[in-house]
This record gives sequence, structure tokens and C-alpha cells, in this order.
Amino acid sequence: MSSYESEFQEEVVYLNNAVTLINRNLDQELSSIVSAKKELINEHRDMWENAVHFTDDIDRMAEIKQDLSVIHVKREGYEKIDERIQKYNGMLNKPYFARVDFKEEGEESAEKIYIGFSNLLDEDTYEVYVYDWRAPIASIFYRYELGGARYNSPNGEIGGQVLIKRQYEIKNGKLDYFIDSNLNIADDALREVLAKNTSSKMKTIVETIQREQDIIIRDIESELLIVQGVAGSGKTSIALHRVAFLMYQGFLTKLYANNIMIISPNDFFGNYISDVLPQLGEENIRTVTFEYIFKEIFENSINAKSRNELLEDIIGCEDVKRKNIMKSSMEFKSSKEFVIILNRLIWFYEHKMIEISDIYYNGVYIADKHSIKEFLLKDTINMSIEKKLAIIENRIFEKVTPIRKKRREKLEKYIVNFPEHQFERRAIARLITIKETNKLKAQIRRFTKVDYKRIYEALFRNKNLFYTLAKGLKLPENIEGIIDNFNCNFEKSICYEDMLAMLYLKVRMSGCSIFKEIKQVVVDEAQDYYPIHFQILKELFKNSRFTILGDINQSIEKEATLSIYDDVKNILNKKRSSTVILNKSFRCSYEISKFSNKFLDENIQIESFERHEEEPKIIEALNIEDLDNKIINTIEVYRNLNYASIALLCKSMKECEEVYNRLKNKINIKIISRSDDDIKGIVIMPIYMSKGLEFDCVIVYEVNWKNYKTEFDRRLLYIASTRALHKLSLFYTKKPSKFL
Ligand SMILES: Nc1ncnc2c1ncn2[C@@H]1O[C@H](COP(=O)(O)OP(=O)(O)OP(=O)(O)O)[C@@H](O)[C@H]1O
Repeated sequence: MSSYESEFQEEVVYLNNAVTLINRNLDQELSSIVSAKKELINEHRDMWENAVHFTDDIDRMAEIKQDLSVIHVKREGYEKIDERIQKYNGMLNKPYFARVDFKEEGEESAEKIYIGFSNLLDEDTYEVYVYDWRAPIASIFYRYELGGARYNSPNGEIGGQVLIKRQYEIKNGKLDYFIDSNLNIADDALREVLAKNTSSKMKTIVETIQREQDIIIRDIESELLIVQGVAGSGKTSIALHRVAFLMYQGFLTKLYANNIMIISPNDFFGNYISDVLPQLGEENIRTVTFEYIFKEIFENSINAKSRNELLEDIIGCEDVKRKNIMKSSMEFKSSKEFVIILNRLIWFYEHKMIEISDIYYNGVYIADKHSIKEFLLKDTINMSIEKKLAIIENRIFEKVTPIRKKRREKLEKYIVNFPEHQFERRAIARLITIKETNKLKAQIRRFTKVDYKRIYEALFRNKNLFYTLAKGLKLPENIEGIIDNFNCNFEKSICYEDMLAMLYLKVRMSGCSIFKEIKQVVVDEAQDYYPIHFQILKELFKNSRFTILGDINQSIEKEATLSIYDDVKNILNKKRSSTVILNKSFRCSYEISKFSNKFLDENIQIESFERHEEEPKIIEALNIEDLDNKIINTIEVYRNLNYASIALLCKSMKECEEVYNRLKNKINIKIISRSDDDIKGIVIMPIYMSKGLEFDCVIVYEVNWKNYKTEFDRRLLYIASTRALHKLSLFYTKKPSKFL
């Protein structure tokens, strides 16, 4: 028997033992869940039968509360067993995927470390059959080849030698083969994974995490971790695996799903990544957009345009001057300078805009404007202006209440003089005092209720005020145009950049604390954000750490450089911050990756993973009809090659709609416009919406000289091309874009 064969037999024995243990654990859990379910039902029944259902009695309330908390504990217990059942069921197919034999310094022999998606422990012997990929010792597998290796254990750093590094192909609990890996073989395994077709949901990369990716995933030191990575370098995948890692940490540092939040560019993206954490055995976490945060904080009271709508407006605008104004308006209103103006506006509001009057109730003096103002301007640490105004309002009403009571008694006595009202005395007196109080309330609310729209509007409706507040700051050359552009539609629906400014004002002035439980914020596609976004995040997530991932090459409407990350560091101002650069791209084939690089500045270094496929195609069509036919043929060819995910990418939504209307009766194609659309099959969408997503095949529509001629267009072409895993073709009529 060859040494491979004899080792194969040993591995089969180990695998069988592991599977037996999983089955044993599974059986135990299955019987526990039956009794846990029974207990839960009994507890519910007892509570329903024995407890009171309605009561004003405070003692009985305590009884009900206690019953509920027992049910709560039982339910948690039940859910935990259910989680373990799911874990063991998942493990039956593939209990582990790798092994390293590690000989610790000072030890006689090596320990075999099997690595899988979850831990597997024999509770009787305490033998660890499989280590979770997130366990400290598992990092050896991701970071080292054969030879010297170290890892951080809870008791400090441990050094030693890796003697064997092995990967397994296990299906349905049966071992197909194993390979003892060196660097090249690991590359083969990755190539095999990357060569597969994509799906409409992102997948886990646990078995093939790369060394530099693992370092990011396991970083627990940085309060601010910035990752600049080229398209397809695995930023989003890393972010999600990092989240799973943080949720696995020990008791003190462990994060729960409600402690983490992802800020994503749009809702598709949230949907696209929604399978990864459950596949890693963790609960999903909230993924929100800035648009969503705005709605939540302003309680849906103000309509605002989304970033996608802004991009659509910019792309669709034919008037060059207006287009430039739109771009500079976005850039200026999200800049550091504008944040200073907004801070000054807050000061101005507190000192000059609040019109406080002396307060009287029914002729009785309640409070004078000077003392109210004095309280308002008093430096009360950590108290927001909204809070101070609420305190003022409460204090006034505390004073009014006894006066109002006396007034009512007086009125009742007075009404005695009118015998026709003798039975309505009380009601009439009450009505009169309510009316008087409402009048007073209206008078007070005029200054205690902060009207963010009016405050912000004042900045642009009053040019003197604007220039006073902007004194000493560098303003864009076309500032007059930007001010005049402040939209006439402000009442109906505000622009994206004005939405951000108002969000900033609100979080600063209200001391908003709705996200106070969040301890880790992950910001993906960070290149799309400006200083004001990070200022908002800083205010909203005061006690949180941040993981910020982006690619400056994929910014759309602005020229981004590495300096955006300096801004991020300055704004978030964390003591321990680090920046990691990822230059290797994994998504696209080597040929597509090389082709896409021509849309980038030639100084930018990108390493392409060596997975070879057909060269991208640039195809000319004679006219629109010919273009449609050629695109339909190409889609057919791709489908016949068994590619299920095919995207036809256009420059704008308007263009998508035109093309869709022409093609929809000829092929089965879906237009992606709404955030809950499922990106499955053959889809058509604008390039700016395809960010962060990937497809087996990408077809870029009408890349002619007219459609793609500016720097902005060049960046769109980079984003479009880097969405493709296997096939890329770009079509044009008349004359090709100069970027092709
Ligand atoms: N270590 C890895 N093992 C297997 N697949 C990987 C690995 N790293 C990245 N990938 C794959 O590469 C593709 C790109 O990953 P991901 O979307 O996370 O990259 P990204 O940097 O966020 O890209 P973009 O900036 O273009 O949105 C995905 O299909 C992902 O599964």
C-alpha cells in the first residue's frame, strides 16, 4: 500500500469517527429539543391558565413579569438547541476542510488540528475533533506554509513548526481525496473555487481565505481599520468574515448581531450579502444605507432623493454647465468646509435665530426671555440644543399647571352666575383652560421645536448669511451657481446632498442616540462617501469601532485619491488605526482583469490572479437594430455555455428602460430598478447600481465615443468590466469610445 493510500485509510477512520460523534451529538440535541419544546408549551399554558390577564394590581403585574421572564429564558434555551441542531446538520456534509499538524515549541510531538466551519468537541473525553476556522490556532492554516509559525492564543503568542498542511475534498460525509499543500497547490484550490459560476447571493470564502485577508479578518486591535482594495480583492467578503469572527470572540470582546451594523451603498447590496453570515452559522446583522438612516431619524417626514437618483440626474443631464453645478454642489456640500459652515449655522441658530418671547399665561408672568436664553446658551456639557429646549418647555409647563388649576376653579365659580350652564360648569371651565393652554403651547413651540428644514433653508435663501458664515473658508469658483441651484423643489423633495447636510444638523443638534448599542460599524464602498458622511457616522456611533473598506478607483462622480482615507482618520479620530492595501484581484479572469486595468491610471498597480479564460470582446454594430440582435445572440451564446447570471449594463436607468422595452419581447430579461428586485438570471441595470455585485458574464451596452468620453465615463467602464467573472463583451455603434 502506498503511503497516500495508508494515510487515506487513516483519514477515513478519523472522518468516520467525526461523523459518528456529530450524529451522537445530533441525536442528543434532537431529544433535548423535544423536551425543551414541551416545557415551553407547558410554561405558556400555565401562564395563560393561572395568571391574570388584566390587572391594575401592581403585585400581580410583578407576577406576570416573572412568568414572562421564565418563558423568555426557556425560549432562549430552545433556540440555542435549535442552533446546535442546524450546526451539526451542516457539519454532517463536510465536518472539516483542512488540517495542520503543529508542533509547539518544547513539545515532543505535533498536534493534528482539523479545521472546519464549527467546533466539534467530544463532551465525554474533551477531545477537540474539529476547530472552528475562527479559533486562534486555525490562523496557522491561513497564514503559514510548512516550517516556522506563530499564533496568538488567549495566553499569549505560541510558536512552533507546521509539519503538515492538508486540504480535503469531502462530500456527504465521504472523503474523495486530500492534498498536502504547498503554496501552488493552495492556488489550485482557489482557482477551482473562482472558476465556478456565481450566484445571486454572495458566498463564504472560509476554505480559501488568503493570508493578507486573514490578517484583516482577525484584527481586534484597531479601533479604525481602513482597507483600500482593488475591485474583486475580496473587501466585502472579508468584511463579512470579520463580522463573523468578531461574533465568535471570547466573553468580554464578543459582539452580538445587534452590536454590529453595515453601511451599504444600496439595498440590492444588502440583499446580495444576506446569505453569508447565516452560512457561517451567525445571525444576520442590520445593513442600512444613508438614505435609510435619514428616513429613520426624520421619522419619514421629509422626502429626499437617493444617491442613485442624483447619479441618474448627473448622467442624464445634457447641459454641461448644469451638470458641473450638480457635481460641484455635491462635492461642496459634502466637504470639510461645508461642515464648518454647518457648525457655524448651529451656533448662529442658537444665538440669533431662536426668537424667544416673555411667557405669560392668562396675564400671569411665567418666564422672561433673558433667563430662557441664558439657560439655552449655558455650556451644559453633552446636552444637545434639542434637549435644552425640551427642558425649557417642561419647566414652563410645570409652572403653568398650578396656575391653570386656579384659573379653572375661578372660571367654574364665575359660570355659577349663568344658571342655564349650571350642569356644564366644569366642562366649560375645562374647555376654556385647554384653549388657553393650547395658545400658550403654540407660542412656546415657536421656539422650542427645531425646524431643521427652515434652519437649513435660511443658509441658501439669505446670501448675506451664507457669506458671513463662510468667511475665511475656501469656496468653489461656481459657488454663486451652487447657491442659486439650491432647489426650488425643496418643499417637495430635497436633493441627496441637502439630505446629508440636514442629517448632520439633526444628529448634532439632537444628540441622537438611536444606535447607541452599536459597537462595530462596517462601511463598504467607502469611496462613495465624503467628509460629511464620516462626520455623521462619528456623531451617530460615538462608542463604536469602524472597519472602512473602499476602492478609490471605483469612485464615480469624483476623482478620489488615497487622501480620502486621511480625511476618514482625521474625522473619526481613533487612537488605534491602521490601513491595509489589497492589490490582488480575485473575481475576474486574468484576461478580464488585465483588460479592465486599461481604464485606470497606468500608475496603479493591480495584480491579477492567474485564472485564464477567453479575452474580452469589443463588438461593432451597424445600427441600433443590429446592436440589439448582436446582444441577443451573445446572451444566447452565454446561456448555451451554461452561464446563468448575465448582466447587460447601461450608462443610465433611462438607457436601461429604452433597451429593455426593445428587448423584453425577444428575450427573457429583467430590469433591475427597485431595491428589492432579485438579481437573478439575465438582468439589465445601470452601471452605477452594479457596484459591489458580480455576474458570470457582463455585456456593456453602446460603448461609443459619444456615450463614454469623460473621466467620469472612464470610471464607469472600470466598474462595469470588473463585475465579470468569465465573459465580458462591449458593444458600440459608429465610433468606439476612446477608452476602448
Ligand atoms: N480568498 C478567497 N477565496 C475565494 N474567493 C474569493 C476570495 N477572495 C475573494 N474571492 C471572491 O472574489 C469575488 C470578489 O470578492 P468581493 O466581492 O468580496 O470583492 P470586493 O473587493 O468587495 O469587490 P468590489 O470592490 O468589486 O465590490 C467574490 O466572488 C469572492 O467570493
